[in-house]
Amino acid sequence: MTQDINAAASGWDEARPTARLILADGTVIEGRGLGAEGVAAGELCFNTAMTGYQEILTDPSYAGQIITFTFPHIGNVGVNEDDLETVNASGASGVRGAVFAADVTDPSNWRATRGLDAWLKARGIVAIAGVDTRALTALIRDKGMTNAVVGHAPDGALDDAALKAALDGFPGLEGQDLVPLVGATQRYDWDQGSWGWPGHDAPGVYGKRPDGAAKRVVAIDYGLKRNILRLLTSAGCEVTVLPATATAEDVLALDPDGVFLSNGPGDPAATGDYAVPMIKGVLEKKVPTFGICLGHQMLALAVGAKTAKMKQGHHGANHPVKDVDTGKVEIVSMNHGFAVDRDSLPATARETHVSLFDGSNCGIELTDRPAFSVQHHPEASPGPQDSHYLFHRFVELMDRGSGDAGRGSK
Ligand SMILES: NC(=O)CC[C@H](N)C(=O)O
Repeated sequence: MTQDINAAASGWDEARPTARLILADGTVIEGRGLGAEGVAAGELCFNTAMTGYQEILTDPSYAGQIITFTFPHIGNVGVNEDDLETVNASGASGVRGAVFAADVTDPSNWRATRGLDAWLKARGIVAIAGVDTRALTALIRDKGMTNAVVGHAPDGALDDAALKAALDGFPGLEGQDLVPLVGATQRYDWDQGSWGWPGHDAPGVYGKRPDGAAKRVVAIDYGLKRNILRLLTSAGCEVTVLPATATAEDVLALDPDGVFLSNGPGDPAATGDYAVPMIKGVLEKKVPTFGICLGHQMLALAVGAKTAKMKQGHHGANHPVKDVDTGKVEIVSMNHGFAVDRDSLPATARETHVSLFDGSNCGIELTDRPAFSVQHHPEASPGPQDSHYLFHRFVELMDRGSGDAGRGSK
């Protein structure tokens, strides 16, 4: 049955839909197609951020997903070369599709180099506009993230059999290791710092690593975002990125002051084959370690904890998270569909951060090793900068060197 989840003011021709979104429960939503033509199946999630659609669409953690934007006007500021989060040159983030409320109009912004429609097309992202994304989000809220398929045919010739076959063929994210789709395949070095504003009408400039002794950091790429690398650099780190398949020996051969475990897509429990032994090897040597999102989940798995699929997950840029040590609440960027089960944490790991939306675990620290990690995205991009302090906490941990187990052990 076709549901009336269509935005009235979107301007598409209801008699001639050029895109169709079908959910696993059979719900059919029609609209105007944009971006890539064809069919794409994935897990449908919603993101509540009001800005930063380009960073969201290039965040490799979204591989295998179709993103519903709850903010109604997406595309107004176009896209540019600075707001890419994907590190790999192709810009392929693995995002399958996008769902918008209002039609995407021509960009109006001094930074824009291209319109969103053409950019989505170039990246193979199939999109649909004219959807009541509030109603769709309420549906996902009630039923949980669901598998879905989106099809776009400019002539309106949408092939329901092909859509259904793609939907049936999509295995879902649970049990999926998607890191090989988006992670680096080769070692590389990174030395670009944070982007800054020189003035409202001049191009932005990237910072440099501050003068002084640099910390040598090996970053493991499960689907890294550029702003993580930039903030590590700006915090004084000399960063070498290694592929996710790097072994503990590969990492330790570079004699790092610290190891960073990145964000990334898919099910953490399915990513363990190569990741967990590497992390265990690094922890054994007491090398200071910091993890973000998938990196947080992998650190937890490496010490014997468990992760579980969430119902709607957390995808937005205004989530309140409490640092349980300081009592401070930080407003953070979130993007995850799995979470660490706090009850499964070993005695040597303590919870440091908690989501104030649903009480789920958002951070841990090991008490016998110099290692900590957070579920949220302190690099934001998009999002608030409240959690940038964590990059400095990592540097402080490296300053103390191996063997110091962090704040919780003192
Ligand atoms: N942003 C991330 O690193 C996401 C981690 C993991 N893929 C999840 O969905 O929970």
